[in-house]
Amino acid sequence: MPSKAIHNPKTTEYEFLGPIGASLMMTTLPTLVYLLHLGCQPEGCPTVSLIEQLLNPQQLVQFFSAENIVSLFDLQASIAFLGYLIYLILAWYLIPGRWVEGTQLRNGRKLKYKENGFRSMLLTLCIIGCTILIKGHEPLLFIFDHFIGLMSCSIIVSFLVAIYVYLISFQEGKLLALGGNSGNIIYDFMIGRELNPRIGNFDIKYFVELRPGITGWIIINIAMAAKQYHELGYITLGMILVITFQGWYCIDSVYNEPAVLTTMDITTDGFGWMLSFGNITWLAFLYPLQARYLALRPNHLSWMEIVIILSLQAIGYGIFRGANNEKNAFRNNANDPKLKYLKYMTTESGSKLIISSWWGKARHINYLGDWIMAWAWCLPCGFDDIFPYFYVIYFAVLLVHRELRDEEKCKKKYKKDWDRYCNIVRYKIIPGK
Ligand SMILES: NC(=O)C1=CN([C@@H]2O[C@H](COP(=O)(O)OP(=O)(O)OC[C@H]3O[C@@H](n4cnc5c(N)ncnc54)[C@H](OP(=O)(O)O)[C@@H]3O)[C@@H](O)[C@H]2O)C=CC1
Ligand SMILES: CC(C)=CCC[C@@H](C)[C@H]1CC=C2C3=C(CC[C@@]21C)[C@@]1(C)CC[C@H](O)C(C)(C)[C@@H]1CC3
Repeated sequence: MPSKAIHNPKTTEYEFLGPIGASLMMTTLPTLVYLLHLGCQPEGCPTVSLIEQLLNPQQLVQFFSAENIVSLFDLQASIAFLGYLIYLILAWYLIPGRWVEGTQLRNGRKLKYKENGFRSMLLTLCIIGCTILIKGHEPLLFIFDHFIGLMSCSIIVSFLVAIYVYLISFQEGKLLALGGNSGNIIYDFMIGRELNPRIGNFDIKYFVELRPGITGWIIINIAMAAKQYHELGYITLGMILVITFQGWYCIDSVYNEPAVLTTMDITTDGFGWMLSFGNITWLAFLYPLQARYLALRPNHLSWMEIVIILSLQAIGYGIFRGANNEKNAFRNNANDPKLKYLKYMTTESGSKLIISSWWGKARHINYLGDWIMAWAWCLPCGFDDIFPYFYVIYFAVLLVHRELRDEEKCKKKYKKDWDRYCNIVRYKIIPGK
């Protein structure tokens, strides 16, 4: 496909409340990941002592003292985390995989991506399985014991990666994201300036999106189950459900690796601090919150609760995967005879929009499936504490906001065709609402 000349228009509208919102995100979100972990202990989530410290100005100053901040760093944990990243990069290089094409960029080109995420995940799971068989669960306790140190190192790495991609985005010939070229350093750094930063054929955004966070999430969940086993001598059913559901979600995302190529993160958003921190720290260390909670405060489930939780997971997953696969297959080849059952509308932009099946029910029906699954992951924690429900609350906000951002993008792309589409598919996320 011949390249068109690169045109990088200036971004004229801010999202996330512009530079002020970007600065707030970059300071409060790392603080929040610490608070959510430091504040959830065997004696309660949140612990009374944390609330007292945060509400008392003198104790608050002490809380953020240099001594306390230094104690967040841990050399052994940092070496382990960097070793983990190097292992994942080597796995990407060394494990064979098919090269698949991404969607067409606005310069007319299509990039190629190596698809070996599933194999890399299997290798990681084999290494963990063999370690448990040979040495038992104890080596995994390192992760629980050095949790804060690992998290601190991940935060530093996420900032360094974001600084690197921001700097290289100024090299000549780079295709910038339409939303990340405002000229404001703080905003562009946070939202992501370059669309597809690469080192040779190593695509940094694609790698970060599906490797360190997703793999880290699964490893930390297994480590939390090991911690529970260490404390109780057995693993509760609630813990088994949480790590199975979330493990399934992670393995499923790498099994369907090419489907990520049609998500908003890859097609539209630049790669900056938000996706770097979002994947390397937020996803890896915050998404295992329910497993960490259950390791500290085990909960026992009734049969009725188990049936409800299993049903929510099955319904949510069916919608999520069904919708995502349908759109991905359609975007890859709308003329595929297997997709003959789909009705679609043509648009002046050249792209077609599905108007039947999952995509005829609501414009982001896939978000609904994902959110239903989120409930199945939190309910095993019971109702004693609010902390494990952080995920369903945060995720609702993220998905509603994401829906607004995607509508904005589609309105710009499809213009009056988008209004026509909205008249056919009337609902946003929940059919009938
Ligand atoms: N667990 C987590 O923390 C998170 C999970 N997710 C999940 O990631 C998945 C992907 O999300 P996201 O990328 O936001 O959104 P979508 O997968 O819904 O992708 C949106 C894009 O799809 C295309 N599209 C929209 N409607 C149609 C249609 N009717 N027919 C064909 N194409 C259409 C448009 O792009 P175009 O027309 O330009 O091709 C649109 O910009 C979701 O399932 C979401 O739940 C997302 C965020 C966080
Ligand atoms: C608060 C903050 C910094 C938010 C960043 C948001 C990120 C955590 C999420 C943005 C989009 C994501 C996706 C997934 C994980 C969370 C982030 C990175 C995803 C990789 C999860 C697995 C799915 O199967 C998926 C591949 C569809 C999905 C893609 C979007």
